[in-house]
Parts: sequence; structure tokens; C-alpha cells
Amino acid sequence: MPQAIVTDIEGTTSSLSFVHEVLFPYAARHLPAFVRAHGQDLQVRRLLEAARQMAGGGLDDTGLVEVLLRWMDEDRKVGPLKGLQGLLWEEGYRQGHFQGHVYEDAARCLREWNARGLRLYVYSSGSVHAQMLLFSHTPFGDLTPLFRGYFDTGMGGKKEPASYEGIARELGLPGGDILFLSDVRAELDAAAASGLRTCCVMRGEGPSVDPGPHPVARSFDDIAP
Ligand SMILES: CSCCC(=O)C(=O)COP(=O)(O)O
Ligand SMILES: [Mg+2]
Repeated sequence: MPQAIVTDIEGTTSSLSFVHEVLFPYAARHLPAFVRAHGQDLQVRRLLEAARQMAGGGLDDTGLVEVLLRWMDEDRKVGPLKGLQGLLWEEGYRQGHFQGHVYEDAARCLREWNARGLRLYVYSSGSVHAQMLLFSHTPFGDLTPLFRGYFDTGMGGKKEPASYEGIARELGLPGGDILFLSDVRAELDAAAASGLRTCCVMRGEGPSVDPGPHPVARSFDDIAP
């Protein structure tokens, strides 16, 4: 029996289409005006500076916005972009433009597992702020009290075994006591390489994935932790 479950978001608790057809376009639409309005706010300025460095420096804000929009198109999982997206989505959630999509089975099972004493965590490329926004604005209410912690790219890339070693260290558990849920084979391979248990969540949305050696669940109801 695992003592902790670490879950991915996109394709696992939540639909790919919500992230790619609602969240990403919303962020792209609002980025230029957001940078004009908030570019001097400390938090935004730091994220913009970090993005500018990554882009090689020397860009003005207009050029930087173009680069950030291209990174969004390419689905780059880089910290400054993910940080800015979280800040952009905050307004969308607050104004009720969208709710955080969570599959019904995921919300129900996460509640059951938490009630049974399993420790629940999130690991997503979206910033911790973005993760908490999504889970606090769902049709099933605020799910954030179910989670003991959140990890983002600050822990490292999701396809890097070292990231899962870091998570296990933070949780104070051996890898074998942690179950990692994801829809992406390379993330599962990296987690397994660090000794975590794994489950490939295949919801039938998007291209089919070869799960390799990882057990498969079609929904959270198929997972029996
Ligand atoms: C935190 S919700 C938005 C998810 C996101 O920005 C993203 O890039 C999806 O990453 P994941 O690691 O959940 O596949
Ligand atoms: Mg995913």
C-alpha cells in the first residue's frame, strides 16, 4: 500500500482540452495587456526578467511578449512562462470566465483517499499558484484541502528522475511508498527510475500512449491504492 499519491494534472486529474483550449488561449489573449498593466509589479518584473535572460537578453517588452507567445504555442514548460500564466489565470478564475476542470472520478477518489489517510500531492509543470487556483475553483468545490503539498518545475523537470528523488526526500518516504499518476510515459519512466510506483492514466483523450511496463487506469476508479 502506498502512503502517498503524487498526481499530475493535465491528462490525469483534468482534461487536456481544458488546458489547451481554455487556459492556454486565455493566457495568450491577455498577456500583452497584462504586461503593459503589471510589467512594473515586482513579481511580474522578476518573471519577465527571468524570461528575458532565458531568451538570450536584449529584448524590449514587445519582443519579449512575442517570445512568450511562441513558447506558449510550443508548450514550453519553463518556470517564468508558467509563473506568468498562473498570474494571468488568476483573473480568469476570479471573474468566473472558467472553472478548473477536474474529472468527477478524480475529485471523488481524491476525497476518498484523503479520508483514508493517504497523503496527496500534486506535481505539475503549471506553477504551484496555478495548481492551487485550478483545484480551488472546481465544479466540485475547493479541493485544495485534500492536498498536503504541491510541486512544480522548481523541483525540476517531470521527465528527470532527480525530480522524483527530490519529491521523495521532501515527503520523507522511500520511493516504494509513493504512487505517481500521469498520462505521460516519459514522466512515469523517470518516476519509476527513482523507485516510485507508477500508474499510467489513459483517459482516451488525445493520442494513445504506449504505457510500457506501467499499470494502466482508464479513470481513478481503476486505481486501488
Ligand atoms: C496547473 S494547471 C495548468 C497546467 C499547465 O500549465 C501545464 O503545463 C500542464 O502541465 P502538466 O505537468 O500538468 O502536464
Ligand atoms: Mg499530464
